Amino acid sequence: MSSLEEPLGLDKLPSMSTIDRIQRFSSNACRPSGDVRRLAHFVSIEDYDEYTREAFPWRRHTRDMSHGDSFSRRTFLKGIPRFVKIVEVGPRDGLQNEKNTVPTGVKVELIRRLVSSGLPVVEATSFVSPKWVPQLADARDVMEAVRDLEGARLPVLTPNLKGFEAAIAAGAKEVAIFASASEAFSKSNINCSIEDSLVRYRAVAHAAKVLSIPVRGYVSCVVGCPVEGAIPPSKVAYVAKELHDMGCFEISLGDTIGVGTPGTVVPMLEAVMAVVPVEKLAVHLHDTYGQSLPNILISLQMGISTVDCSVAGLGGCPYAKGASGNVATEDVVYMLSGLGVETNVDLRKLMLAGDFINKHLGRPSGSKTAIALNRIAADASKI
Ligand SMILES: CC(C)(COP(=O)([O-])OP(=O)([O-])OC[C@H]1O[C@@H](n2cnc3c(N)ncnc32)[C@H](O)[C@@H]1OP(=O)([O-])[O-])[C@@H](O)C(=O)NCCC(=O)NCCSC(=O)C[C@@](C)(O)CC(=O)[O-]
Repeated sequence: MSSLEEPLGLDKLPSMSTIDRIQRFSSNACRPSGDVRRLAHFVSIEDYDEYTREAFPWRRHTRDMSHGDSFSRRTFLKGIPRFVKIVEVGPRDGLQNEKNTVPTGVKVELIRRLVSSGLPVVEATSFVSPKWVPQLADARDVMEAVRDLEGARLPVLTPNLKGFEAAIAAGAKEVAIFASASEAFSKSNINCSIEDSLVRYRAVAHAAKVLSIPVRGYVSCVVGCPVEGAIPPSKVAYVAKELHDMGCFEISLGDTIGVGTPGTVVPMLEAVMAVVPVEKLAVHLHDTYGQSLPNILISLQMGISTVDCSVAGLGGCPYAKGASGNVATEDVVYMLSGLGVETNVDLRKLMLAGDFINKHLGRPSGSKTAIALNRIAADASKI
């Protein structure tokens, strides 16, 4: 077991009586007191907000925070942006790891639904080797079907010039390149060293510049690697700066295996922010250890305003065994709404997109928010 996986000792866990007290308190405090039937019919976050202001009194406090309440904004919410751009990666990161290949029509319908929920960016697919990622072998068909969708940008992953050229031919208007801060992960994910990948990506960035195609850059394993263990922040900063210098308009920092806590994410962000402007950074956090929401909150407090998420928490990386999906988009939208942060995303439509893909995959949502709100709506319909 690596030090990253070391659990807390039993002596560090709260005693049972403390847990019991917390549970007794929260089960009373969080029980809706109003007419839950109305919740089944909310149509937007605004309607939902209005309803919950009455039904959940404790929410009034979080609303106050968003309106500049003196204590909260000045202290622990200081630095949190008023608007967060959500980059939805479900159709790509989410579906690349599925056991069974999802039909092209289902992928296209999922992208349509996500776009219509108001998400500004929906990563559509990857133009990678079908031998490496057979689940996305239909990249051309997917892109051709969604290329003219309006209302959102639809970037695709391109690991080399071959992928870039195929993406452009299929109608992609934005691409993403993906390097790693871990040598071992670089080798297992794209079959080359970090330095060789940067040479490849410079060629892609140059070709994209000629065509005025925006390029996003990813850095994987920013906190830990399944093979190498802990990754030093300086290595992450080096790769992020290289991607920035080659022209990436945004650098997304990926905790590929979801081992980060605020204790490791903060020093990593500090190192990267010393070499790349914070407004060009995004976080991409897998939720393997349930740490993604606190990690997102701390990232926002440090000035980051772009967050990658995956509807229903879909996904994982085929080359990072055991890693679970990205943080669920519904959970992030719910948290941001509670903080009074705008996203322009309609939570109800987003949940319907999640229901659509979960039904197809035959499993429950990976979003706690979607499960809770669907349960409340189902209970309400029985009244
Ligand atoms: C990079 C390669 C291609 C190197 O793979 P390779 O085997 O070293 O490449 P090659 O140049 O030797 O080519 C081998 C075969 O692949 C073909 N090929 C070569 N390139 C392409 C292409 N673009 N599209 C389609 N086909 C391609 C090429 O034509 C050839 O075909 P053959 O002659 O054997 O029939 C391979 O390793 C690959 O495709 N890897 C992709 C892995 C991947 O997609 N991983 C998941 C995404 S990364 C991720 O999820 C992390 C992220 C971004 O979310 C952030 C985070 O969470 O940290």
